Amino acid sequence: MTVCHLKESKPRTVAENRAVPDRVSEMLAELRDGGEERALSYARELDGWQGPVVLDQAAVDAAAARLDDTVKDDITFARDRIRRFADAQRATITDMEIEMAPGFWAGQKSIPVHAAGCYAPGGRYSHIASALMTITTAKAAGVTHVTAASPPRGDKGLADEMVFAMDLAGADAILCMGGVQAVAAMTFGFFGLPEADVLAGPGNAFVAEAKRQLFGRVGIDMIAGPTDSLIIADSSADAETVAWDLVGQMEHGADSPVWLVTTDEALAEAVIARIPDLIETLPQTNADSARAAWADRAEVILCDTAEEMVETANDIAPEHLHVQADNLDFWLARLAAYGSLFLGAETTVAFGDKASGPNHVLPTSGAARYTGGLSVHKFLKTVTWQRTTAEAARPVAEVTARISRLEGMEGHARTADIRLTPRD
Ligand SMILES: NC(=O)c1ccc[n+]([C@@H]2O[C@H](COP(=O)([O-])OP(=O)(O)OC[C@H]3O[C@@H](n4cnc5c(N)ncnc54)[C@H](O)[C@@H]3O)[C@@H](O)[C@H]2O)c1
Ligand SMILES: [Zn+2]
Repeated sequence: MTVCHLKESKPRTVAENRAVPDRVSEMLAELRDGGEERALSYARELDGWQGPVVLDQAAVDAAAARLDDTVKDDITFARDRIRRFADAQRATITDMEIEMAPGFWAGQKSIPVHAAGCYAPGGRYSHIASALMTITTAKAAGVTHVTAASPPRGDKGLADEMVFAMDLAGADAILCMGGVQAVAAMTFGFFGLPEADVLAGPGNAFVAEAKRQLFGRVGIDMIAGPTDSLIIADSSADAETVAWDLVGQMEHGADSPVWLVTTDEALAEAVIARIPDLIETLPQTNADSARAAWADRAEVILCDTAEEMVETANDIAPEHLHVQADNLDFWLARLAAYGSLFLGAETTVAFGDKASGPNHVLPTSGAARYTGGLSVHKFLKTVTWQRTTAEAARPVAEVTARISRLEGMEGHARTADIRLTPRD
């Protein structure tokens, strides 16, 4: 390929940073031993929170009563779209059974987990959309008990809109707690909660590491790193729109990568020239994130052909992939590695982030090579069953006995033998 980098990102430091894993494993050990008392003391130390941790119905009702109708309508709009998509996804998953031979039946069914823990990050931004994405999807899958958790925002606890969103999405319990202590509370079942079977939702490095270390004891949706986005643009794209779409996603944080992959050098130069000005129009902390991401984590890649753009995007496997180019069906057919695909300039990644319907909890850091994002599947177990008549069992028993003996497993062979010799 003859791709050329018009702008390159800085290499990430390879020195392995053990600080977060070490800190998290120390915290989890203390939380295992110290239980909910230790969770409460971490909440005090790290988040300055001394108020109630499990919200009661009065607190949930009071939060809703304080909100404007427009806020409630908007959250309801987003929730309804996410639910419609998740319900349609659930409907594609059907149980099956097959007669392997006359009298021998086998089947497969999907069973929702009993309890899920849904984390919504809240340190920097208050991610109400993440609460909607995880809780709504768990409920659409049929999870019996969903605990939702998010860190307190200052001394007021959870934002009213966060509480409203969690409740509307169907949370059975709402925890005002963040970080490792919240992940532990949901996993170990502190505060009278059921122990989670699955943990879902994005979070900072501490949250992601806690989920990683607890995986095995509990199922997890994925290990999420910093959010990333790639735009494919041909000469039909509008430089101002492309520039804004990149800036919008760089607001996530200084470590959020973006890529522009294009066949149009003039477009690339126009976008590169425009981005610094757009960044400066954002509020200061948002601009700081975007400026740092643009300096260190952004790449502009020039390709000769559409096929090269496909290959480049498939290699990068971005979390969000936005195509602003002609012939959208060409791209839908060929692009093969992304968390979620946005086709055409009329849509944008922020639609998916907040309100359009498909889930926004997606694989980052190239994980889209091997997985998709959060879906009802993550809350369902695909299990199998079998049953047979004595007659239909005979050929299976004969083969089972012989294979077992080849393996040296005499006990297994006997369980097959006794089904071949009727006892009375
Ligand atoms: N991929 C996605 O879909 C998606 C969506 C939204 C947000 N995100 C990501 O979620 C993350 C949000 O991070 P955040 O920090 O704002 O909120 P957060 O809720 O993930 O983390 C806040 C918690 O971190 C803990 N913490 C902070 N410093 C600590 C320390 N030194 N030791 C132990 N614990 C500590 C505190 O207990 C606090 O409650 C970002 O990385 C963002 O990119 C991802
Ligand atoms: Zn985003």
